[in-house]
Amino acid sequence: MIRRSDFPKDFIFGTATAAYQIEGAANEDGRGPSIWDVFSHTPGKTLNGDTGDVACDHYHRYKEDIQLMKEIGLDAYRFSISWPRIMPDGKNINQKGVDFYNRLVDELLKNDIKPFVTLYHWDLPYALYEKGGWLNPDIALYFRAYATFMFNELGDRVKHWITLNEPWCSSFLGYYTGEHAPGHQNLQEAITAAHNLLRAHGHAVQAFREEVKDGKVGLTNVVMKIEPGDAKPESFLVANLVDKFVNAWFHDPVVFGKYPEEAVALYTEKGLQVPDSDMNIISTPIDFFGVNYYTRTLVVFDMNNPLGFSYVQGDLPKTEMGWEIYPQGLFDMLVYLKERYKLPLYITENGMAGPDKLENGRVHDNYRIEYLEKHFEKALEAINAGVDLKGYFIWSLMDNFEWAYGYSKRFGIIYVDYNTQKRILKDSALWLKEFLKS
Ligand SMILES: OC[C@@H]1[C@@H](O)[C@H](O)[C@@H](O)c2nc(CNc3ccccc3)cn21
Repeated sequence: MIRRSDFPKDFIFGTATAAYQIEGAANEDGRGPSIWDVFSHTPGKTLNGDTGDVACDHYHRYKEDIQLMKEIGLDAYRFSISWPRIMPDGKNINQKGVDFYNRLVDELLKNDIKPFVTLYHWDLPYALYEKGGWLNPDIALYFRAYATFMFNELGDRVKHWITLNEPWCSSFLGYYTGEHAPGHQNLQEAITAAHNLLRAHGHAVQAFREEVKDGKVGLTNVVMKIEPGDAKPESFLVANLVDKFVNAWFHDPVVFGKYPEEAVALYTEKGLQVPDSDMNIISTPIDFFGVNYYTRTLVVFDMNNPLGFSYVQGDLPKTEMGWEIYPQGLFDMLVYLKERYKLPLYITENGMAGPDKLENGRVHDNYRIEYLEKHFEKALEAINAGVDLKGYFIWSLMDNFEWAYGYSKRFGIIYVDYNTQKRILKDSALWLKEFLKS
């Protein structure tokens, strides 16, 4: 049975959330609309028309939530700042929004919980979207101004920062598949948005070096283990290629200053423009990569698909998201990232959506305990294989707004009864509390 003491002494365990998914108070204290406010209020975009208007009401209940983190014994807490709460019009400061994050950070520190702050977790101020959003090259400078302001405001107390959460999602789910805000479906736009997201990241890192001398800054990407879905040799080739489109596309420029050539070649073959501006800014050195690992993705060679591949379902047990439970993929990707980029790593998200049922005031989510144990074991295996893994944040602290799935998917170790906003520690939280003492 894995124990906390098996991990390095300074290894940190935490949980992660994001502003739009938990805060609520969408129109309170001067907050402006984000692209997710508009998207979720657009009929048909989210399950049951769910929105983040109220969510977990964390904006008002943050002290209670921090007491629960303390009760569980967490070392750290990863949360994101709502850009439209800070700059409702994308430029001018909303002091009441700033005050909230000062209160939140002070309350965490008072309870010996280390804040890890994500500057952007998908909630772009709508006012900036109206100026072109991630398609407008100027967005990188708007982001730099926002980042600089937050570094100045919180940098004396917050020493661990993540510029962007999963630029792959913001660009390819937001601009190609259209599943996420702003719901565009244009591959060229997705490539352009991805580049401007990386430029914004680079500008923020440059600002960080000027503003927070004793801090650490990194980028969090979704990291998927891409494997062939059948035994055909072409499917092995396709798996390697998809890995370049999804994983390397957002890691290589940040470390090597260039996109993976195979993927660039395929895009240009299709007549798409791949930008190459500001690679020197994009590759401003960072201190760590954040790894959001959940599952593997199986692909097969498919001539009928414009990009030559299609996704296939695996036969391993799956979570409520339909994602296979595949802890080995975590080990594989941690080792892969270490060997390719030679940077320290944090698991900034790992967790599962489960069929969580409230029974006599309890949630017996043994499946989530097993999921976490197996992934903890693989993380420890990676450390023992030489990976400089420094921490592990469980997604998520509490059930919350799961984007297009609304409130139908529960990832929390704490159950939220949305009718009463009551929080109930699931068995996984009770297990974690004991694990953290072991
Ligand atoms: O879906 C669970 C979480 C989500 O709530 C977080 O806001 C986001 O950071 C997040 N990223 C992933 C992994 N991304 C992913 C995207 C498409 C398909 C499979 C995984 C999962 N999650």
